[in-house]
Amino acid sequence: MTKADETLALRARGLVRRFGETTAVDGIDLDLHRGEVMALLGPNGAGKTSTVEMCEGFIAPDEGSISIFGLDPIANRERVHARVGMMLQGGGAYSASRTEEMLRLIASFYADPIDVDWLLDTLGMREHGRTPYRRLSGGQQQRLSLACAIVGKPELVFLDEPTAGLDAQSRIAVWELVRALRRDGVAVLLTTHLMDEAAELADSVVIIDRGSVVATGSPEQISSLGLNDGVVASFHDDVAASELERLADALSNFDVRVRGGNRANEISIDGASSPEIFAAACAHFAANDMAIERIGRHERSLEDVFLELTGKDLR
Ligand SMILES: Nc1ncnc2c1ncn2[C@@H]1O[C@H](COP(=O)(O)OP(=O)(O)OP(=O)(O)O)[C@@H](O)[C@H]1O
Repeated sequence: MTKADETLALRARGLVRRFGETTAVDGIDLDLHRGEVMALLGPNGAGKTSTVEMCEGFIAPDEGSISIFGLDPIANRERVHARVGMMLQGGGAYSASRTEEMLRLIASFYADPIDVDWLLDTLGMREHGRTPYRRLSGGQQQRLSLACAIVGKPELVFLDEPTAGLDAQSRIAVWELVRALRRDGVAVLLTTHLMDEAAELADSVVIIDRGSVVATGSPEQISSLGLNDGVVASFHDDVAASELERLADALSNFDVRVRGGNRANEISIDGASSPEIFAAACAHFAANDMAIERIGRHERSLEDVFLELTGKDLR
């Protein structure tokens, strides 16, 4: 076993999963190390949940292999699950039990659980300690599911949209908890629809579309994918093709390419971003009565790259 293998919490190779005619997952590879947070991002139906469920050992891949701490999660389900935490959606058999009671019961299954009082306080659940699960709000149930997933001090945690439906304060509490897990050397695989969540938390981001990985790297690496120098301007109104042509004519002395931006109200000028180009472009916009909302150098967020790669908005 190499050093890299020792720190590896999860390795997936060539994962394929079909449902009838649909190939939900089409050859995905993942490597997640201890103390690393990996975010799976993708539009609806991209194959995130199917990927996670295979890694959790709940559904079998049609092709490919998964190793969790060197073990196959289906053949060694009990041994794997003793070291892995996962958020369960819905209360299931626990729906009548009270928050604190449920957490203490789950903690009692483990030799060295996280302090339940600390967890209740950290997740802002103290005042709901005696509330039955089914009476908790959606956001409270979500936080309790997270607490249940981590109370056993797992070495690897799967979090499926951990902050979906949470208010801003609770979201920050969950982010803090994920950061604390990471500091403790826990490997975290999370799915999210929130770019800021991925950018805030993840060491590595894997963008999935139609069952395949379309980009992978740190949030910074992904944001700079294919980035070239240039200017991007956004306008109050959507930009017509004729306006793009007129601007291209106005800038024909410069070595740039004019195209529509990621959004209908944007123009991208690719190639250079000198003061002369800003001046010429702004003079053209003023002469043509184009109300500029914002103009600046090319700078892309994770969300822009996602849009370019998948052609879809995250939400
Ligand atoms: N049990 C199933 N039976 C049939 N088709 C399924 C099943 N589970 C998933 N699929 C299909 O597989 C594809 C991938 O679904 P999956 O739930 O993995 O995507 P996702 O990225 O998690 O989407 P979302 O963000 O909407 O949760 C979709 O086309 C979905 O309809």
